[in-house]
Amino acid sequence: MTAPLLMIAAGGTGGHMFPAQALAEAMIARGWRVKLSTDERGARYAGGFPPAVDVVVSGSGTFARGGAVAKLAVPFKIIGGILGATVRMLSDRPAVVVGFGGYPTIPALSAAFLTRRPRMIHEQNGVLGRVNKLFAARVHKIACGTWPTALPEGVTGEHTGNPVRAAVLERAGAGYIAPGDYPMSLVVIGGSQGARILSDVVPEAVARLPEALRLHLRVAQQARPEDLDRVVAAYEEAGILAEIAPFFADIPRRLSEAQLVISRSGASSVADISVIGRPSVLIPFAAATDDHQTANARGLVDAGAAVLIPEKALDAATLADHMAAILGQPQAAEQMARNALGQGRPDATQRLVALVEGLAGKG
Ligand SMILES: CC(=O)N[C@H]1[C@@H](OP(=O)(O)OP(=O)(O)OC[C@H]2O[C@@H](n3ccc(=O)[nH]c3=O)[C@H](O)[C@@H]2O)O[C@H](CO)[C@@H](O)[C@@H]1O
Repeated sequence: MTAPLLMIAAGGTGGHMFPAQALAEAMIARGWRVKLSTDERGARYAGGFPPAVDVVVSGSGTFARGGAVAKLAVPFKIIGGILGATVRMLSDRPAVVVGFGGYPTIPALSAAFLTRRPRMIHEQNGVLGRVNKLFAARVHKIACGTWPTALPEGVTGEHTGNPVRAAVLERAGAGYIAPGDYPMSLVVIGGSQGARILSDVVPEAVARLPEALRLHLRVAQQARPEDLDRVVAAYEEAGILAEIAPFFADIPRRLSEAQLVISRSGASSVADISVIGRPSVLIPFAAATDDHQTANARGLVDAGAAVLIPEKALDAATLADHMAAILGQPQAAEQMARNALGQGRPDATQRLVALVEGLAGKG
């Protein structure tokens, strides 16, 4: 008997591809066959998937770009993509189809709908992306990476969480982990690209902290390459021990030792902070589509694990007040960390596996 087939469809960004990869690895390990349907951009991430995964690349995924002629061709490309996916699905019927968001998931999810295959979507952010919104009422399950997620009326979702890296899981204790032995350590991260606003505001906010806190503080701050020098200079001038880098490869360790984290609320940052369990000040990226970073922060804020400062309200004095309140009250900070753990889903991948296996055989 041939092994059951899981068809994974995902658009070409890390946000969509990394959770897709985590599920692919787990299902291959469970003896399933896995096909990945993506576009040319997504194919660049395919090398990270297990070699056993069969990669189907259709289209460039750049529907929205190009001139008038290219735009006229879009409906035909989509229809062609759906027909191709339907033919493939009829010749090798997937037991389950899972979409992780992005335009390249349209053909596979449409074909799954037409051929009545069991199907689900995973949404990483607290607001459904465009394509996931289109399919929300036409799938059997909606797995949510962050919680709560805004869903259309009459549609329910399950909080599976976003799969986190193995290095994050290694740092996550069985429960609350005490911060490292340095008196106070602050970690500042701005997502995968860094965030200029944090370079503008955080050093000044740190310099404004009461001396009793400032003298014991050690900072690790991610800054964009073009901002590195001025951030280093600002901390030096304020006499604060600080490590500044465009990207810290060992952020899981640093998070696990931090008394406080200041961060954007990208889906993976929120997942990492929750799974490791740390108090945080979150500053959502205001220009994110449908303000999804504010939605991503909501769960931690409502749980009493994080303070949210909207970008337009962010200044050094406001940030310094929040930092002083958390750093100056270790017991309250510990409670925030424990509240964050309540939002964490270290078993996100297993939860996705359980949903897939629950759907299998229902087609
Ligand atoms: C600016 C923007 O549009 N960002 C989007 C992008 O997130 P983006 O990829 O920018 O940010 P995420 O928070 O999702 O991921 C960042 C990851 O990098 C890690 N990290 C960060 C700094 C560092 O020095 N070292 C390090 O390892 C973090 O711990 C985290 O795991 O896709 C996400 C998923 O759709 C969205 O939620 C975000 O809104």
